[in-house]
Amino acid sequence: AMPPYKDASALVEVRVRDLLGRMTLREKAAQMAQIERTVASARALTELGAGSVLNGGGSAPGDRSPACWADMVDGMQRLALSSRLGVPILYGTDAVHGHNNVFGATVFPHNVGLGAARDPELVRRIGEATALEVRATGIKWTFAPCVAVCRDPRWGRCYESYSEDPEMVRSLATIVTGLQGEPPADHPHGYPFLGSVREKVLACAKHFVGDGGTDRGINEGNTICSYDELEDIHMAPYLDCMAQGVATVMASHSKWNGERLHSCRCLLTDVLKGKLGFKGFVISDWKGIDKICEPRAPQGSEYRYCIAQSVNAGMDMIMIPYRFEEFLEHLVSLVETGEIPLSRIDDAVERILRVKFISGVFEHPFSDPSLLDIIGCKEHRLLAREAVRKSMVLLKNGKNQKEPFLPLVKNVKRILVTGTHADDIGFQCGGWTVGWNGNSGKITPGTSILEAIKESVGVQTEVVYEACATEATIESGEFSYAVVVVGEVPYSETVGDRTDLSIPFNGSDLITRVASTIPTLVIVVSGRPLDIETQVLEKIDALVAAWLPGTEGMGIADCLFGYQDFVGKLPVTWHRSVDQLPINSGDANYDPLFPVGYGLNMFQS
Ligand SMILES: OC[C@@H]1[C@@H](O)[C@H](O)[C@@H](O)c2nc(-c3ccccc3)cn21
Repeated sequence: AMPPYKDASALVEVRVRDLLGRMTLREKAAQMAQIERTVASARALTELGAGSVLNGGGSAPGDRSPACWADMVDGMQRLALSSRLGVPILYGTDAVHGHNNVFGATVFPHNVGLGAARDPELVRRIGEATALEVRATGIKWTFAPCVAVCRDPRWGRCYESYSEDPEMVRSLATIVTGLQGEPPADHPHGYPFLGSVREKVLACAKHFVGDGGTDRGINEGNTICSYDELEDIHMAPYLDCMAQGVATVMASHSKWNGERLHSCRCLLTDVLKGKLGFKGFVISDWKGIDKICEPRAPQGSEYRYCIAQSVNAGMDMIMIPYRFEEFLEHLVSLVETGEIPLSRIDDAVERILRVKFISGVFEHPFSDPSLLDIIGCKEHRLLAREAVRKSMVLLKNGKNQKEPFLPLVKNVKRILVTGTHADDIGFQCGGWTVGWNGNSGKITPGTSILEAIKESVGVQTEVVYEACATEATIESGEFSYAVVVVGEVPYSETVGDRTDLSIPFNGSDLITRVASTIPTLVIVVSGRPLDIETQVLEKIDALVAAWLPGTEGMGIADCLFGYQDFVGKLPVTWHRSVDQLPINSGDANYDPLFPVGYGLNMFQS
C-alpha cells in the first residue's frame, strides 16, 4: 500500500509524522540545508537529499529566459525525487518586485513606492501577478515580502521597506495573501497556508527582526531599543503576515542590543514560535550563521559552533549556501554528541515537511509550461503601470500659489529632457533586478521615462534629449519646459549604505543650470529621499519623487500629462539635511523638508 506520506488525501500532520519516522538522522539534517543552484549536484540532491535550493542575487541559468529557469528547476527536482524517500526540494528565489531575476518579467515598483501608493488591494494584486510569473518558471517560493520598517534612509535597503511607519507596513502585508492565496476564516493562526498549487507561491517574511532599525542605518548592524519598541515598530508586521498564513520567515543578519538574531533563542524560539505561535519554518539569511562567531573569530570559522548556536536558537533551515557536506557532517555529529537535542532536529524537519506538504510540491513537483507566456504579459504590465502611477509623489507644483505647473502641456513646440535617469531602464528598476545590485541600460524589456514622455506629447512636439544638457542646448531657447530626471544608481544591501545622500552625478548642478533658464520639472529616481538644497528647491517649478518605478515608465507620464492625478503620499520622512538623521514622524521637534504623508495633487501648488 502507498505510505501515508505519499497519500495526498491524508492529513498534512499525518504525512509529516509518517515521513519523519522514516528518515535517518542524516536525511533529517540534509532537509535543513539550502544550497546554491551552482552546487546543486546529483550527489547533493539525490545521494544526500538537500532540502532546498536557491539562486543568490544575480545567479541565473543560461540566458535567464523563463524556459531556462523552468528547465533548471525541473532538472533539480528530478534529482531530488530520485533520492531514497523521494522528498522534493523547495526552490527559493528573490522575487521582490516581480520575478525580477528573469529576463522579460514584469518589474514592479520597489516597496518604498508601494508605500507611497498606500493601496493594500493593489499590493495584493501585485502579489498575485508575481506568484503567477514565479510559478511559470517552476519555482514555488519567494523570499518576499521584506517587512522591514526603515527608520533611517542611510540604510542600503531603505527601498525594500514599505515605510518608516509600522502601521503602513502592516497594512501592506496583504502581499502575502496575493502570493499565497487567501486562507479560510478558520485557518489556525501561525499555521502555513498555500492556496492553489498552480498559481500561488510560498512567501517569506523578512528579515526577522529589526533589520530596518539599525544604528545609523548600517546594514546588518545593531538595533538598539527596548523590547517594547522592537515589538511595536519592527515585529508588528510579522503578526499580520502570520495571520495570513505566511509559510516561512527569514532571520535578520542584524543584532538586537548586540545579540545576533541568527543565534537569538529568545526571539527566534520563545517569541516567534512560542509567544506568536509561528508554525512554518525559519530560514537563515545568506551565510548568516557564518557570522555568529564574530567578532571573536573571523566569519566562517568555528563552523561547528555556529551551527550549534543557530540550530539550538531555533533556526530550522540554513541558507548555507556552499559548504553543504561540511554542514551535514557537523550537524549529524552535534546531534550524536547531544550538543543539539534530536527533538530540535525533529521540530525543524517537521516544520520544513509541513510547508512542503501544504505547498503541494509532492503532488506537483514540476513547472507548468502553460504558464510561460504569462511572464511579462500585458495585463501584468498594466497592473505595474497602475502601481507606478499611484506611487508618484508630487512635492512641488508651481512657484506660487496660483499657478500649478503640472500637468505638463502636451502640444508645445519644443521640450528638453535631460538627466542621467531619463533614459535608463536599469536605473529606474533599481537593485534586485536581473543582477543582485541591478545595472544600467536596457537590462530587460520596459519603457524609460524619456520614451514615456515621447509617447505622451503631441506629434508636433520636438523632444530634445541629452543625458547631461550642455550650456549651448540650454541657451538655444524656445523650450516650453524642461524635465530633469536625476537619482541614484542601483544598489542592494551594504553596497547601498550611504552617509552622503546628495543627488549623484552632480544632479543639483544640472538642475540649477537648466532651471536658471527654462521652466523645470525635476523627477528624482531613488530608493529613498535625497538632499534637495533650499536654493535648488526654490529655482525649480515642480518636483516629483518617482522612487524605483520598474519597467513601466508610462505610469509616470500618466501623471505628468494629467491622465491621472497624483495620489502618492510620502511613506518616509524627507529630511532637510543628513545631520537630522534619523528623523521619523512622531519625533519631538520633527522638522523635515517634507513630512511623512505629504503629497500634492495636480490642483494644489
Ligand atoms: O538571495 C537570498 C538572500 C535574500 O533573500 C536576503 O534578503 C538578502 O539579505 C541576501 N543577501 C544575499 C547575498 C549577499 C551577498 C552576496 C551574495 C548573496 C543573499 N540574500
